[in-house]
Amino acid sequence: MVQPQSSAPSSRALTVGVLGAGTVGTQVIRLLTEQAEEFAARSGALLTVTGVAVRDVEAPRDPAVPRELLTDDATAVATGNDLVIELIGGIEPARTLILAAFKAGASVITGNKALIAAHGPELYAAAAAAGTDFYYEAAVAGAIPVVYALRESMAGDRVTSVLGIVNGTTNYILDEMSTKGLSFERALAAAQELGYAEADPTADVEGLDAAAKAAIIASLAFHTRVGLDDVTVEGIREITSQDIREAHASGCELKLLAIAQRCRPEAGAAEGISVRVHPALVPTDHPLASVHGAFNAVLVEAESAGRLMFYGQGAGGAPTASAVLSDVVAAAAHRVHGGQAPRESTYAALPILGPGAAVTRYQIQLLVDDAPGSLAAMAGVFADHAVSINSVRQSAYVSQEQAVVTIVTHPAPVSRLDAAVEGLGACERVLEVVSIRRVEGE
Ligand SMILES: NC(=O)C1=CN([C@@H]2O[C@H](COP(=O)(O)OP(=O)(O)OC[C@H]3O[C@@H](n4cnc5c(N)ncnc54)[C@H](O)[C@@H]3O)[C@@H](O)[C@H]2O)C=CC1
Ligand SMILES: N[C@@H](CC=O)C(=O)O
Ligand code: NA
Repeated sequence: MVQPQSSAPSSRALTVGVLGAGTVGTQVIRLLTEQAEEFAARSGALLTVTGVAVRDVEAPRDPAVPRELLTDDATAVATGNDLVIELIGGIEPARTLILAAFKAGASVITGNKALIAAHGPELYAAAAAAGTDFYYEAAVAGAIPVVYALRESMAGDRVTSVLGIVNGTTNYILDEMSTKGLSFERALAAAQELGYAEADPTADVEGLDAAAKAAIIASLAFHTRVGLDDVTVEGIREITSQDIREAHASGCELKLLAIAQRCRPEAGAAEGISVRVHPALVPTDHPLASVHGAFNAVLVEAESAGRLMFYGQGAGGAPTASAVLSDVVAAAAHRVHGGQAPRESTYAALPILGPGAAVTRYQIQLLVDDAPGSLAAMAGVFADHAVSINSVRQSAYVSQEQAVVTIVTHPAPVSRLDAAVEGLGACERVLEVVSIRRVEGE
């Protein structure tokens, strides 16, 4: 007969130190306190926060953070606990504190994508040397369990591409511009107010936050070390309301995308990986086009599983705390019952290809002579560079002799697309290359 599971309270106790009590840290401390019994039941140990490292113990803060736990001695918190949760952000002193925590035998949980993209291998090595866990679910796409999915759920498959919206702040800005006609500046200020943006929002706006996440995603998906420097990055600083209106006119939304894909620069060439972050047109009927506000979505393509889609809140205190606490429970359970988090997996060591190898589609707007033969001349340029055309639209008449033509290509390597654009620039019938946008999402 099957016996019911014992519901006896755990006899184990583990101490928890929290570094940083900002947007996320505050929510983590609140939930750890409010739901202490549930966390004990789930992990097998009573989790007690013994210290919260802050910069200024006197600063006013949310009452969820008990004042008696505050200290400005971050090293003591990092080295004096079983579990250490790093929510300071940035490279230093976060890196030094995490390394000290591992050396002191702690398991470490962080949401610090900037640090992982810059020093992931060092942190993994420190965890392995200490025989403890290194967890970072909050570092990619906030509450969405995409790190778990790539690190553990997809371990039985071969991922071919990951395409996603992984920065809440920029998605919020673009969405506010698209749906409410807000200016870039007003939308950014609102994102900061709502706790979505990084301490320095330049990281969001310039695409660096998404690039750090893309590096983490690619490392996990392709079992290859990928750092921030391996990611081709373009942010949304230059996007204007006019760009958004033009996207709508093309039946698309403009989104900041993170893309990691296996590809071959040319048929027969060795396989490598391309990792990039840039704004792109996404057709309105594509699932990513309807990701609003600070929500994130990640599409994973794998050889056996096919397409998987993950969607949820990518930023904000409570959603991110949810991801942090899932790691806390896992790390605590390992300390009670044994077992460990996955170690770094880089066996594939695939080459990282340059930006020219990325496969994408271009939407090219051209100011052309509105005369017989112009279309044929342009089509010839595409053919010369082995780029196939998907659609051609005469989108505006500038005068009786001039028109704007919008051409969307089929997927091709960026090197060939760029060569075609150069060829168009030199074509007699083309008066001006007005704009080039990438189009993603079939
Ligand atoms: N806010 C969000 O939506 C998300 C944030 N994250 C990550 O979580 C981490 C924390 O983010 P937030 O809570 O939003 O940042 P935050 O800026 O609100 O909080 C960080 C806190 O750390 C404190 N701090 C800085 N240096 C310190 C030091 N040396 N000692 C002690 N405290 C120090 C700051 O005073 C601040 O209160 C970052 O790595 C961020 O990238 C990850 C996912 C989502
Ligand atoms: N600033 C980040 C926070 C979560 O990672 C974002 O906007 O996505
Ligand atoms: Na996540």
